[in-house]
Amino acid sequence: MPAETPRLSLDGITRRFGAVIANDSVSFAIAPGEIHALLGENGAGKSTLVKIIYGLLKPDAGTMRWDGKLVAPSDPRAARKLGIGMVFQHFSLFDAFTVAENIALGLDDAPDRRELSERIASVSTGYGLPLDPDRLVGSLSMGERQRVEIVRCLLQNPELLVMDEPTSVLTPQEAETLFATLRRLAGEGCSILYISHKLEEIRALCSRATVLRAGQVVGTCDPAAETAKSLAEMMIGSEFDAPRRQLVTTSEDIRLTVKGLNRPAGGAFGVALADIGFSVNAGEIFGIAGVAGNGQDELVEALAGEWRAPVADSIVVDGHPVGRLNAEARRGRGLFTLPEERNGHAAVPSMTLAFNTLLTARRRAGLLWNGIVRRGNVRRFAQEIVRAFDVRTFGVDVPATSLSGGNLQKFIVGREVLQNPSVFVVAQPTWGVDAGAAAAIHAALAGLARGGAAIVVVSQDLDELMSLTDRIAVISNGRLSRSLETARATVEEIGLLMGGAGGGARNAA
Ligand SMILES: Nc1ncnc2c1ncn2[C@@H]1O[C@H](COP(=O)(O)OP(=O)(O)OP(=O)(O)O)[C@@H](O)[C@H]1O
Repeated sequence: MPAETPRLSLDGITRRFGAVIANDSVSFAIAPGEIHALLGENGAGKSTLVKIIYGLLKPDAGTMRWDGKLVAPSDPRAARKLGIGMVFQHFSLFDAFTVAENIALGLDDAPDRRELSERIASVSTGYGLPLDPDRLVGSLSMGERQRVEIVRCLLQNPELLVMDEPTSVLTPQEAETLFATLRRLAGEGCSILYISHKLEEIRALCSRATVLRAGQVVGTCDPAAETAKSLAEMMIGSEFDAPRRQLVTTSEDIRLTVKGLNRPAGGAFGVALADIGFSVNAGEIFGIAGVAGNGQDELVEALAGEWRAPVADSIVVDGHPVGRLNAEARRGRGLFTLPEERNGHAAVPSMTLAFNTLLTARRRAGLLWNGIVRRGNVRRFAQEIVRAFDVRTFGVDVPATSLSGGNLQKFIVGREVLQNPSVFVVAQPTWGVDAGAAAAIHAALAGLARGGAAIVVVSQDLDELMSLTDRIAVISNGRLSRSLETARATVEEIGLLMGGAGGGARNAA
């Protein structure tokens, strides 16, 4: 029987960035109706490859065939015309526009408003992704925003849908709904190229996987026939043991207390914080779960000192009220925070890695002398982070933007951890980070806790919180639930609180 013509096949795709070969003669094919995973460590070349497929980057060599015919999409519009849809990790939606207006902006030939609204309603309900075309995007949850992006793609009848880490913004229940939609699409013949670092998810969803390592294809497999461990080993090319956190006896010394923290909503789509309270002991890792957009950013800003609380003792570190202090003074007290957004907030993309250390470490790591930057110290500190956190980079004088997302994440987490904070609040510490690097970051956080620090991890990744924390609370609509002992909590229980089932959530102990 002749083999079916692949929907998409790549042959010898090569793409360089200076001395880096991001894709090195990559060949693989996706059949119609196949859900195909693209796996690889941070920096393995996944994003580069999908950008080539979607016409955002041009390959230096190699060819691409669509239904057997040679194609070379010159831009995303040309890719969409072929039938390629892409849902990015970071959405490109306007808060102040409605769902229908946002979708119209992204369509190459949008029908009139009424017809569009009807088509949105019918496609979204037909695929189990209900959306109200007239709702303002700013009022939608992250899961609903992702639906907007998916529906936008579906309206163009894609034959290949590329999804880059789609579940990182979803509750476990929302992820299940998404999988049902993707399976259904595949059943109708749409091919799906799926990028994720969540290996269990890939085992459940994908029928084939192509594994990239350092830009090259190192294997293809049936993920269901592998284990998460064997998939991770294919990616890194050596044995992988996910470390389990050693439970430490946390002491009774309270290092961080947050009490009665209220904050009005900033802007039409901001979330007000309502009477947030929790405390974290020395040696303890406290997790704050929740779907993005439920007040996490507002809480992290309030803890960081980017927004100052009206009442000084609503935030207390080692017995000192810090609520009125600015960010620098709080660092002086040992309270360190790392926001979720690395580009432009936790790091300046155009600055070198070395100079990115100055953002937060100028005092504690001795990088200034009488206001003058000590360049030697700056480079040495950056090199120490690169070594300790296995950051894959060509030195510390390259711009931060040249690192893959996961490697930049390792760098900024390392920058904070090496300053030895007493209280460390970190948002999404392993966002976009591969299994090996995630294990290294978790080990570093556990190490800090063992040394007596109090750690707060704000994350949407429940697996991460379940394996890393001692206690978990859920933030929903600006309120924090009571805290649960992680060892006794179930994913379902927390997932339901994340979806807002907590209703009038109570404050954590
Ligand atoms: N614009 C760029 N300039 C220089 N180097 C780049 C650029 N984009 C990517 N690279 C390099 O190409 C390699 C592949 O990066 P890519 O982003 O494709 O990896 P990835 O597998 O998607 O990683 P991650 O899982 O961390 O997102 C990395 O070494 C990265 O540093």
